[in-house]
Amino acid sequence: MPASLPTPAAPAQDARRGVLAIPAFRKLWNSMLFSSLGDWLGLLATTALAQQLSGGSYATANFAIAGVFIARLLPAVFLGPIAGVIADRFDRRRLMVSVDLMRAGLYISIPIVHTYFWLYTAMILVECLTLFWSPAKEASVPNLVPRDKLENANQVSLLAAYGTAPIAAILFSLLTLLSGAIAAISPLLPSNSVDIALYINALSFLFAAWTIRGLKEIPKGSASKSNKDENVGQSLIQGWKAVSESKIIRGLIIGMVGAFSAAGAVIGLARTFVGDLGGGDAAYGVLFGSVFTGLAIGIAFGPKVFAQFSRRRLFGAALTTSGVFLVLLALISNLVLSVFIVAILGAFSGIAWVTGFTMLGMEVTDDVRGRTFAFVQSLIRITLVAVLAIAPIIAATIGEHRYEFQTIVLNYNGAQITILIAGLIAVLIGSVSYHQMKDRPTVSLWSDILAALQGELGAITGAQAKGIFIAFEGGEGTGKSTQSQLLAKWLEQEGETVVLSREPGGTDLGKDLRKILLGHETGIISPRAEALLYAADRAHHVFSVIRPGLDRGDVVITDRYFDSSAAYQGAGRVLNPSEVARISRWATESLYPTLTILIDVPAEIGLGRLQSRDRLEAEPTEFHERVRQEFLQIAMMDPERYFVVDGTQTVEEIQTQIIARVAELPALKRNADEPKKKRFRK
Ligand SMILES: Nc1ncnc2c1ncn2[C@@H]1O[C@H](COP(=O)(O)OP(=O)(O)O)[C@@H](O)[C@H]1O
Ligand SMILES: Cc1cn([C@H]2C[C@H](O)[C@@H](COP(=O)(O)OP(=O)(O)O)O2)c(=O)[nH]c1=O
Repeated sequence: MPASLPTPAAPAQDARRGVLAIPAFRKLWNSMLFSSLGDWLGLLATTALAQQLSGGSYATANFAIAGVFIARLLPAVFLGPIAGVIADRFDRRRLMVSVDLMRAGLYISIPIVHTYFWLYTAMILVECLTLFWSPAKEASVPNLVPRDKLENANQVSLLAAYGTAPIAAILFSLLTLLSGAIAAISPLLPSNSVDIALYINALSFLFAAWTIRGLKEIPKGSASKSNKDENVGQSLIQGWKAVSESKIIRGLIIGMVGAFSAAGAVIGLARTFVGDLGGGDAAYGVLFGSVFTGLAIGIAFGPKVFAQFSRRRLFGAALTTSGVFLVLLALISNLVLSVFIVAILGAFSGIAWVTGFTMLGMEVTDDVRGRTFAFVQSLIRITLVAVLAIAPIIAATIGEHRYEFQTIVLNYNGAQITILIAGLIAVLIGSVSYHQMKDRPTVSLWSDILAALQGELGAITGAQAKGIFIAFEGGEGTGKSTQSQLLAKWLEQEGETVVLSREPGGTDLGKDLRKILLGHETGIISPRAEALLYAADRAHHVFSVIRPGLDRGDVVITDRYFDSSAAYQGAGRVLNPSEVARISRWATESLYPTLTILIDVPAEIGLGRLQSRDRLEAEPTEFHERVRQEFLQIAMMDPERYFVVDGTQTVEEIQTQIIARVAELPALKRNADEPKKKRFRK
């Protein structure tokens, strides 16, 4: 064994608890919690106010509500990047405190002035102020939290930002129900729930100002330089360059934009939709709350429930499902049912959202990750603005309709019909991205779902590695050793650093295991013990040879990898191949090869090429034929990652075909400066 083992970073498990234990960060977090709660309440109140001000006109109400959302999003699109740069010039603590005080003032003024003009002006001003507040906060967090806890700080910040939405919705509904009682306590108190919500919002900002004032831990003076000075246009162009060449990433982004358009349509139309069904502000609050509750449930539990499911499939499927529920929402004119439908819809969108972001993080290489995320975020903002502007216009144009079929009367209004259209679009986009990213075309979705529920499948997307990982698979005497050596030679000529290894026996420990596994003197090993011994060899091989090689950016070639276990111990020894595969996934932490080359030869021919036979080679021909069929089936399930070559050809013919396939791998040095379009062709 090598004297020192490489130490890949251990998964951080208990860090989340840690970050809130830091008193200064906890204070900041508390203030964020209150101001987001206030902010959501303010959003609900302002949209409700826009509807109140419309004086009952359907079209005006739709436009007015759209106006609120657009007013909130536009400043970010145009001012975002500049605000970050300006914010960096001021003392952060003072900036945050002043901004919070001003936001509180603006929110108090909205119900007092009580006009459309001031509602929008105030919203835009609040948003502009927030654009200065956020970068100042972002820049302060690293002062309060050690580096290794930053990611957790982000997680809990997100929790504060979005987790408060359902609470705000519940609060808003309660306020609507209790507003009469509140007014009865004293004539001095406001009687309108919208006004009360806005005052509470103002209070939450005052509280935040007070908390931050006491945060002496934030160093005085301006923040160090920020790298966010790209404007939206630039980040869009740069980001598109980075992502446009990969089919999977394209599918992902199309899907995420689709998800947000559908969500935008629901959010923008929710108030009028509720009104159409005879509900008021309280019902609006409940509906809004159930979307976010669903979202939170989807985000928190989706990945756990579907842990074994291919993420790529899950993403498209979840998106399509939310589209279907959107269609249902539009068709069923019942307020109570809507609340449930919207919660399920939210849950599936939440699943699509987390899997989308997780995959984006995995599929995109380190150097362009920041740019890609900036790109996706800009794209999402712009889509939201567009959808929030367009959806109500469509709804207003469609107007109110009443259909009578003999005794049945159906009322379908603009909001419902627009939601129906949004649902159909979501279904369409969901299935497009499902097909763009399908990773097992021959396996039906249902069998995939069933298998996932039984815990038999692995998520196809393991952690991203830097180098290229190629595995050779096939039966006995198929020419794996011959071809892997030839390929290694060719790659070295191409300027790659190559690590050529094999299983079993790619490590010192593995050599001993190989002796046990293949020596005739071992005698019979129980099939499960045999599977575990191969897995042990593999785990150590990945840990000490393959991973380190990939981390260095090398090309790692292995003669046999985990499909050998599924084929030999599974199909050959008649264990369940997917159970055996599960052990391998655990052993390798789901490290999948970039490309697996399967050399296929009828068992008899391969065995005929051997000089002498080891323990496994001595098995009867039927055993080896089962092994061969299993290999072929595995390869068929994922044609993008498997290359099957006919091993009965000459050594040279096989080599030519293998090289042609490997030469396409985008990460090869020789492809680095080639026109990018060709690189991701199937
Ligand atoms: N395409 C081929 N046609 C005929 N014989 C081959 C071919 N490829 C390899 N061989 C021979 O078959 C035997 C087994 O090849 P090897 O590369 O060791 O296979 P594996 O590693 O799959 O067991 C060797 O004697 C090799 O020379
Ligand atoms: C990697 C692996 C190999 N094996 C078997 C297949 C082979 O018979 C043997 C390894 O032999 P191998 O090194 O491939 O020898 P050869 O070069 O002669 O083909 O171990 C398994 O049964 N399960 C596994 O997971």
